[in-house]
Amino acid sequence: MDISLVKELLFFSFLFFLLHYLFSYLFPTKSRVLPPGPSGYPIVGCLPLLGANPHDSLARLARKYGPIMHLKMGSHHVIVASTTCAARVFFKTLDLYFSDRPIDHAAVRLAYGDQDLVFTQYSPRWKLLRKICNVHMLGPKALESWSEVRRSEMTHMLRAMHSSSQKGEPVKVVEMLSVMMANIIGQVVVSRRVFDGANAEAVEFKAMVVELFHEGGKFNIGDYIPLLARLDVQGMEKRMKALQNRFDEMLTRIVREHEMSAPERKGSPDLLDVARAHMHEETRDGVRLNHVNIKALLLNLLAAGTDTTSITIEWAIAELLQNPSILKQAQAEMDHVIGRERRLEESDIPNLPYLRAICKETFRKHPSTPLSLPRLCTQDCEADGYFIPKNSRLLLNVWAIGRDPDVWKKPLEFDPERFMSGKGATMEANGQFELLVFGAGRRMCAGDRMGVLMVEYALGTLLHCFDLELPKGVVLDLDEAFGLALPKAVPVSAVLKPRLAEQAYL
Ligand code: HEM
Repeated sequence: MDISLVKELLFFSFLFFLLHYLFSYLFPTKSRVLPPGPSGYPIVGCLPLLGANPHDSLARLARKYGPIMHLKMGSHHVIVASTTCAARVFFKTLDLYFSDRPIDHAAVRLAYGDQDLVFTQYSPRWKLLRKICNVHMLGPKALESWSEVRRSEMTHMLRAMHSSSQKGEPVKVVEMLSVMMANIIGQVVVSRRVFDGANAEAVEFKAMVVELFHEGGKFNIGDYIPLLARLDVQGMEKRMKALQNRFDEMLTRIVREHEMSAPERKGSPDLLDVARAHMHEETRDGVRLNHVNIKALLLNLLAAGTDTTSITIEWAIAELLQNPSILKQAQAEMDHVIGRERRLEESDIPNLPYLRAICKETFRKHPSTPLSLPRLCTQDCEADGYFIPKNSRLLLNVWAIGRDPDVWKKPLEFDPERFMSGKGATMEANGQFELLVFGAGRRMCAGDRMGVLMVEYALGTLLHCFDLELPKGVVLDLDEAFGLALPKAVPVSAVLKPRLAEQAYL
């Protein structure tokens, strides 16, 4: 080919690309326009706008900038979805592009990097881990198969509560609920109660999970401004490292003991036995699990299942202590359906619509993970006409969605009646875009059924079994303490008074 022709071709190609670039820079089409959002400050971007309660600050900003909002935080693009419609765009239409999670320092320290189920990329390993959990613990059939474990752990907790009530001692409700949840999960996953009563180890575990959620939910400047990561200006890296070591020690011990007792379970493997079998055989997709995956899975289940559920029940109790007429109505419903000679069984729950409405109202007003878990965008895409760059982080403001005045009348009021008739009566806490407390799409909570069931079962049992009162001189507040989970800033301590026949507590 003629050399001058080649030169001309190269020149015109270069000119074409240059003009195209300049044109799209100067006159962006709507599809290259980022969603609206605050401009923020140099280098740190919008990080200082988050304040102590990022879910609340982001909800306020969304009122100004809209349901799909863009914030530059350090070097990252962050997209926040704050309404039901915005959530549908990301978790229905675009879910596949948002099925990964960012691997921040918290994931590295507190979830063994991406070696676990919660933070691993959407991959064959994720599919395998999720399948194991579904088939052996969290799917509808599996859940049904270990109802007796839940019943016996409920008995353990009730006995301890009954004994405190006889002495007139106030009970730290959330602590006891967390121990019960950890023991239920322990029995299904490693065939043993992991804590024997509210002993020192159980109290330490509870404190560790609280810290995990607290640190895990904070915005770590080092994640957003990599140059500052080494300086660890918030001291988070140091605290997370220490916590990681404490968890690792505990998990290593549990896994070692589990391995040693394997011969006792021949013929009836538990969830960890099934997972460990995948250390020796590869799946068709070429996945083989290792020791770290096993510990990480155990940590995921113990951490994700305990605090989320107990925090929700604690919020329900706090709201009911503030609204005694609602508490009385729930107790009247249970007295009518169950009577006072026996306690609530899981099979009673479908006949207790008011109790279920209280649980849904609590999920709405007090979602235990206010910003859900972050997702990562795996390719450039368009959402509602806006450009979303690859590697953007997506936050779902579940807290704002539950308090959206366009969807909920008087959203700040705790009113279970909204779930007793009309559309509300058919709504479920999982799988509903108006609530979204368990997230949505492929990475939706793996334990949603168990979460709903345990909140209904444990809250119903507590309210039916006891009258609850605040200890003398204690004033209830409804302040929140932000983290990955949103507990009450001050845990509820309540004095319990038995209201059922003696045999109901045995
Ligand atoms: C009230 C109870 C619970 C709430 C509110 C809750 C909430 C959530 C949320 C918001 C997510 C992120 C979903 C998303 O990205 O779309 C999640 C993920 C997850 N949850 Fe739950 N959860 C609860 C109970 C449980 C329980 C009981 C378990 C298991 C024992 C569990 C295991 C998990 C796991 C494994 C994931 C990660 C799923 C994945 O990435 O594929 N959760 N949960």
